[in-house]
Amino acid sequence: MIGRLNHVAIVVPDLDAAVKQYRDVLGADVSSPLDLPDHGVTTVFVNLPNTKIELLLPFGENSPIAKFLENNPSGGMHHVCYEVDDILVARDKLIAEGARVLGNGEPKTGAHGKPVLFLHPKDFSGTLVEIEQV
Ligand SMILES: CC[C@@H](C(=O)O)C(=O)SCCNC(=O)CCNC(=O)[C@H](O)C(C)(C)COP(=O)(O)OP(=O)(O)OC[C@H]1O[C@@H](n2cnc3c(N)ncnc32)[C@H](O)[C@@H]1OP(=O)(O)O
Ligand SMILES: [Co+2]
Repeated sequence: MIGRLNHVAIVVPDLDAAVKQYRDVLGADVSSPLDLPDHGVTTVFVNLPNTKIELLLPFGENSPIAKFLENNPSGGMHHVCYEVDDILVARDKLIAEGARVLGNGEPKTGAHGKPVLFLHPKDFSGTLVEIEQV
């Protein structure tokens, strides 16, 4: 059901510092920051030849990543995102298999303008999983 690894997300305490590391130290192609109020995050994408790194900073008062940053003040790996062909088919299969879909279960538009859903980390070996329809 899952296809390519779309991105690995890293929560960071200082987005400017993280951008400088990836762009100036690691020499990567880095996007401009984008505020996504619907998701409670600011994102920067690091474009690698075979996948992307999503750098995340909390945005607004009810960010879903605020507690993660409190628990991991230096930042850390937050989620992996796999591509799927049909997100509703994938969601229904995952629910039938007993996985918990986060939020209200309806896809939201993600950072790439495509539908995304999140799966509870306790159901996937302690790893928060995002699926994105491509
Ligand atoms: C930009 C849009 C989009 C894209 O297109 O790429 C994004 O990526 S947006 C990214 C941010 N959005 C989300 O993360 C949405 C889904 N996340 C959530 O709903 C919550 O973050 C959460 C996963 C339910 C966690 O909620 P939280 O309030 O932070 O913590 P809890 O106390 O409820 O956590 C329960 C349990 O799970 C552990 N946990 C929390 N986050 C993670 C994580 N990222 N990876 C692994 N484990 C995680 C947490 O430690 C708790 O464990 P216990 O203490 O053992 O109970
Ligand atoms: Co993501």
